[in-house]
Amino acid sequence: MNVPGTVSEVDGFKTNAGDFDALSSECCGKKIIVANFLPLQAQNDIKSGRWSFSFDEDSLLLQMKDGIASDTDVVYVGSLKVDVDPSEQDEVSGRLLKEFNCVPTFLPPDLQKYFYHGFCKQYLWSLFHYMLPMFPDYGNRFDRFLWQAYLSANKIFADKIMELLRQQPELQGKVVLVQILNPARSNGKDVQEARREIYQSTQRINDVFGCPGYEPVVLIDGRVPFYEKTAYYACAECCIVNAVRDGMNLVPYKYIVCRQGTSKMDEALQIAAGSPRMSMLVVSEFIGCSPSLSGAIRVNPWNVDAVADALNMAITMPDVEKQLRHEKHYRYVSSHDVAYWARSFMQDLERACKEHYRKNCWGFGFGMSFRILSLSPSFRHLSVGDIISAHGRTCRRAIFLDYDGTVVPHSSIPKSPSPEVILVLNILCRDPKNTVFIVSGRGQNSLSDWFAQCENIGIAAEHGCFIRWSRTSEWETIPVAADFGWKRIAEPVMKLYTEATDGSYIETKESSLVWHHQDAYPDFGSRQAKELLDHLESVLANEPVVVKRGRQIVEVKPQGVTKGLVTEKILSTMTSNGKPPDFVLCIGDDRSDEDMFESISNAAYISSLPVPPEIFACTVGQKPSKARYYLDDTIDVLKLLKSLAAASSSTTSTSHTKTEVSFESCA
Ligand SMILES: O=P(O)(O)OC[C@H]1O[C@H](O[C@H]2O[C@H](CO)[C@@H](O)[C@H](O)[C@H]2O)[C@H](O)[C@@H](O)[C@@H]1O
Repeated sequence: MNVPGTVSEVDGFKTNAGDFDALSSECCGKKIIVANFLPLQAQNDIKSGRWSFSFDEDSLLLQMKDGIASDTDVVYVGSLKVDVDPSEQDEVSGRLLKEFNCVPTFLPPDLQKYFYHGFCKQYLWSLFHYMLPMFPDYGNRFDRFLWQAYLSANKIFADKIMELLRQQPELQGKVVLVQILNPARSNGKDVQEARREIYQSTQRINDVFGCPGYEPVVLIDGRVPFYEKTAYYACAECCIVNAVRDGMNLVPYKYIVCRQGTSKMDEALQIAAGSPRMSMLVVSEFIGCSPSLSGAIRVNPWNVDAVADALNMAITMPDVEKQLRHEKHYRYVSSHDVAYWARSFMQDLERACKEHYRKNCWGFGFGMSFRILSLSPSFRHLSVGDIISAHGRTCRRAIFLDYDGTVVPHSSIPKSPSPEVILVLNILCRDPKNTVFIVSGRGQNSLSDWFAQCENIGIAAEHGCFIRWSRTSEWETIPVAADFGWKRIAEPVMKLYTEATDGSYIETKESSLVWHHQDAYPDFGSRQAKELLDHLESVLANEPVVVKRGRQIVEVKPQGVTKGLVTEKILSTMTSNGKPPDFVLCIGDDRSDEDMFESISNAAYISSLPVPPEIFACTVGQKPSKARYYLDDTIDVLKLLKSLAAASSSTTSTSHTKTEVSFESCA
């Protein structure tokens, strides 16, 4: 049913001849008859090479017209029975539409063969005649290739019909597209090809839809003087800028200003002063000015149908709306002039660089790997002297040490701590004024095995999901969502990346999953890690987890578990046990350790203590960090810890046996 009507009346056969006439007069307009072949005969004159066409008076399709109201515009869509060279197809299309109301589909000869003689005759025909399509020529029962040919042919037909249903007959003769081809800045093969395509499209459109005195597309190829462009902008009811990529194209802004006009222009064009101004913009969503033109119709330039709809909408929009959109754009363009852009750019630049002026900068690397590192001037090496004198002034010390990259080098093959580290930590733990914690992303089992000889050391495993105050105390668990169903989502994704990245592997911990790429090819591994992070973030968006990057790892762990929370918990427990810390040392090398640095420097917590503690947040390696201090590497860390241990050992209360510390013995 292609006309509005009352279904019940038609169903109930209440319509009489009069009703039918009324209906059919409503239906009249355009009828499109689609058939495999057009009702035409074609001949090619061998001498001139020119085609001549005539109606095939015997064609049933042509005779169908007799049953259709005479004032109906009947258009035929179908193929010609002859092959027309592609170079002649545009011209032939124009002629057939004008002279015969026919739209040729021009299927390539092979496609015609496979679609018609192949799929239609071998398969469809058999099926419609209650037979199985079993033809020795085509071997298998079902040949996908023929099916694809059938689809391609149908697509060509459908596109032609859509062209008819859409390039709005009432606008024919009224709308003109002025296409200005600004000179290209280069002269490559692609420029030549684009120009050739534009010329061909222009000619095709003008052949089909033009008539004497009317060219729907006017092509201006070459530089157009400024005053002339101004004139074009001033009289254009709509401006389209639909580049597939662009920087900051100013044409839309210029167009709006030209449509607003000046008193001189009004005078020349005899426009009454104060009369309403209108403009319409169709812009590509991929061009720089697109976000600033809120009244423009934004299009994806690759979507030809959407561009056509947008142009139609722009042209046919009610004047009041065109006026409102113009006013809005004109207000924006007049207030956001070049001076405004320069001013706001300078403000942004100053804001972005505000901190840089206060920082020391170093350049690293060459070429594309050149980087500038800016560090605060107060960021300095943690000197043994400073820490020892603070040690001497304090008696409730909290010491937080990360594991990998802090007390054990990343390059170390045995991952367990050296005997020297164990000895130093034992001495530090023996001092009752010290509370020492290893805070690591590693699991409980590895850490408790490695520190089995350190009776009094505290361990926070898996970023603090599990905490133990000493070897004999129970593990405490931070309450996190008990449902680890997210692992079933994350693991297959990680497996995909593991398969694609040689050398990578997955580590499964109790509360988290880690993808390691330390042994993968470095650049590729890092790129894969970035992609995996995005991928995991999107698939886990609704799960109670966070996805974090660490040193050569991508880790998925429960929300709310951070090393920062560990330090917060331990410091507040010390405070509530009547031992508010007066010395806090925290050393770590990785991103997860930054949470600890932030948490121990938390102003609210510090001000809640009776006396502000001496705080030493220290990163390993000189790099941007929330820490105020740095140590160079794990050797430097051990050196500092040895000095602290020596200081602790010499001040251990008289009730304890004084220990003579000699580190050389276990070096
Ligand atoms: O908090 P940390 O003590 O620094 O531990 C963080 C991660 O340590 C482990 O990964 C690190 O060591 C791996 C093996 O040497 C190495 O491949 C990776 O690049 C390092 O980040 C551990 O496997 C992770 O679970 C921890 O989160």
